[in-house]
Amino acid sequence: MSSLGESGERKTAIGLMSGTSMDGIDAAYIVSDGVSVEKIGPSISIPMPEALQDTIRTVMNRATNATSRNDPIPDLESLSHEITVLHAKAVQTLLTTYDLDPRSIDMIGFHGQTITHKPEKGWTWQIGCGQTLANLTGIPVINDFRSNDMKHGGEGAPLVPVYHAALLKNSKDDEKARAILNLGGVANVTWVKWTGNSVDLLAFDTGPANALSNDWAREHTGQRYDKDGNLAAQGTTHEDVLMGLMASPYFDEHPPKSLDRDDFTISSLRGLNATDGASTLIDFTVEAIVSAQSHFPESVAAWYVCGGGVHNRTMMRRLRKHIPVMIDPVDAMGWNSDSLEAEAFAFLAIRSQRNLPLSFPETTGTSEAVTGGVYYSPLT
Ligand SMILES: Nc1ncnc2c1ncn2[C@@H]1O[C@H](COP(=O)(O)OP(=O)(O)OP(=O)(O)O)[C@@H](O)[C@H]1O
Ligand SMILES: CC(=O)N[C@H]1[C@@H]2OC[C@@H](O2)[C@@H](O)[C@@H]1O[C@H](C)C(=O)O
Repeated sequence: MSSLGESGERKTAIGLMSGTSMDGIDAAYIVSDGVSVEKIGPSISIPMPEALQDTIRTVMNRATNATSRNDPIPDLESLSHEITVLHAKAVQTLLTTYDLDPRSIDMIGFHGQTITHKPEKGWTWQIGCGQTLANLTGIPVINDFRSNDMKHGGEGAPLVPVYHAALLKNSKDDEKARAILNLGGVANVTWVKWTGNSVDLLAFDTGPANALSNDWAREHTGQRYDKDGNLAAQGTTHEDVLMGLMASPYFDEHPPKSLDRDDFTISSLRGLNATDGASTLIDFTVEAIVSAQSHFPESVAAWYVCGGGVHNRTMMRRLRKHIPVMIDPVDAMGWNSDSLEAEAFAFLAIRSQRNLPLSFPETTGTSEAVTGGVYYSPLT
């Protein structure tokens, strides 16, 4: 790849992300032309009610076991509607909290909730209705960011790399290779190297980030996640179990590559006590990230980390122990680790409206650089 595109008219957009952790909906405001980022934030997050999380989990299992997108999935329509209404609430909360005029927002980038992701079948599924969200907010909506990618032979994920590249342009250490790591439910990394106005990228999902630890914590402590990694910090990693998890052929596969939330499970940890299981899972996340470096075209000068895993002290400590270069939360660069993915979907919406590419052979494996997203204008 070379440049991110020519500069253009700047737009204001709100990005909405409800990720694989299912813990809440993030909404972030940005001003950008889809090439460079003029203003980041404000942003908010609203929690996903427990009952809704349970329904998502049920529908996720049904969708994962479905044989095609045409299989009838009980509760899918009502869940999709409920998720859309909650996203409208997230937009409203952002607007009212920061006294923003909805008429000043050009568009919303709406990721939706992934219920299954099967790149090997050319199939990825995000639920939520773009038209309903446009009608509820009165703001144009762009959603369905991943379908066109898959139509062009891509993995459908990760899509945030182009935003990572835009953020790193004009930052300090401009011309060194750097990595941006997202520690959400699943972890994904973008390797970025700018040379003048030309950028080289490589991106892929490295393995689980918090999803398995969350499942483990839920089962063993009743908590939604292992706060600060305290449970894991008290445990001892079982190397045999860790080696078994790392034996998956996924880690040697050359990128581009992507994962579904449940491609790895906690089943091989059965029998471990709560603390040892938690410790082993954190080391699994870390080891997968360490091994991801073998795919980098060249080693990086620094890592910048975003996503909820930034708050897991044990995870960050062990990452720093195993990777010998600087590892900082993206906040050290003046960005926001909690809202960066939502910002990315605002940025992608602006690019979509300008017909600029969202996906590249080096990020998702599309046959060529392609745009994506579907536009909905409010009808009421
Ligand atoms: N204080 C904390 N200590 C430990 N873990 C935390 C803390 N705060 C957040 N997390 C973890 O971060 C997760 C949420 O991360 P994030 O919001 O980035 O995920 P996501 O956007 O749903 O995922 P994805 O990027 O895969 O779509 C929580 O489920 C939890 O596991
Ligand atoms: C299919 C899907 O929703 N994938 C997510 C998930 O969560 C993290 C990782 O797996 C990443 O590949 C992707 O999300 C980010 C936003 C992306 O597309 O860049």
